[in-house]
Amino acid sequence: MAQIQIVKICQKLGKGPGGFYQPGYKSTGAKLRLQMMCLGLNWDPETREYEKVRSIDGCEPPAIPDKFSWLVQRAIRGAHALIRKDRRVNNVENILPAMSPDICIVNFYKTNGRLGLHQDHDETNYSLRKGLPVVSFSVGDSAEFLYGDERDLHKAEKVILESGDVLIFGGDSRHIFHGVSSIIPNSAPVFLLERTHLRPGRLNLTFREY
Ligand SMILES: O=C(O)CCC(=O)C(=O)O
Ligand SMILES: [Fe+2]
Repeated sequence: MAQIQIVKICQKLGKGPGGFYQPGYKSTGAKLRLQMMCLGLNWDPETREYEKVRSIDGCEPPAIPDKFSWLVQRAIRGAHALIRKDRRVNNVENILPAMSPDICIVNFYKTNGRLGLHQDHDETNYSLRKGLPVVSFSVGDSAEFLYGDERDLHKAEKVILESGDVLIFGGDSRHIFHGVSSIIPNSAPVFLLERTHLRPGRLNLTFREY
C-alpha cells in the first residue's frame, strides 16, 4: 500500500540530516504552521529560492526516493488517461505536460496546521512557462484545500483532500492560488495509523520539476 510506504519513508528521512523542521521568517519571527522537509533541492521560504544546501543548518536535502518518482509517473499517466477519456484531444501533453520531479516539498500539518493562499512560482521560468505540473499526495488526516484564480479566501473553491488523494495542477492551472484552511482531526484511515503510528495530522508531498 503506497500510503504506508510514503509515511515510513518520510518518518525515516524526516529524522535524519535535512529532515523536518518548522520554517519561519527571521524578519518577523513568525513561523509557518507546519513542519517541512525538502528532497532533491531545498526550498527556502524566506528567500523563496531553491538551494543545494539548506541555509538554516548546512544540510543537503535527501534525494527523492525512486519509489516516489515512480508514484509520480504513475499519477501523471493516470491523469493522462482521464483527460483522454473526458476530452477528445490528440495530445494529452498539450493539456497536462509530463514532468520528472527533482524537488519534493514534504509538509506535515498537525491538527492545528494550515497554509495561506499562495502560488507555487519559485521554479525556473522554463518549468513555469511550460506549465510543468505540481503533483501532490495527501496522506493521514484529511484537509480542507482551497484554490482559485485570485488570492481571495472568499472567492476560493474548497475541496476535501483525503488520505491517498493525488492532486495535480499543471498546464493552464499551474499558477492557481491554493492553500490549506484546516485539517480535519481523526480522519486518517485506521489501517494507516495501525501500520505506521503516524501522529495526528496530515502529510503532504508536492513534487515539482525545477
Ligand atoms: O498541503 C497541501 O496540500 C499544499 C502544499 C503546498 O501548497 C505547497 O507545499 O506549496
Ligand atoms: Fe503550494
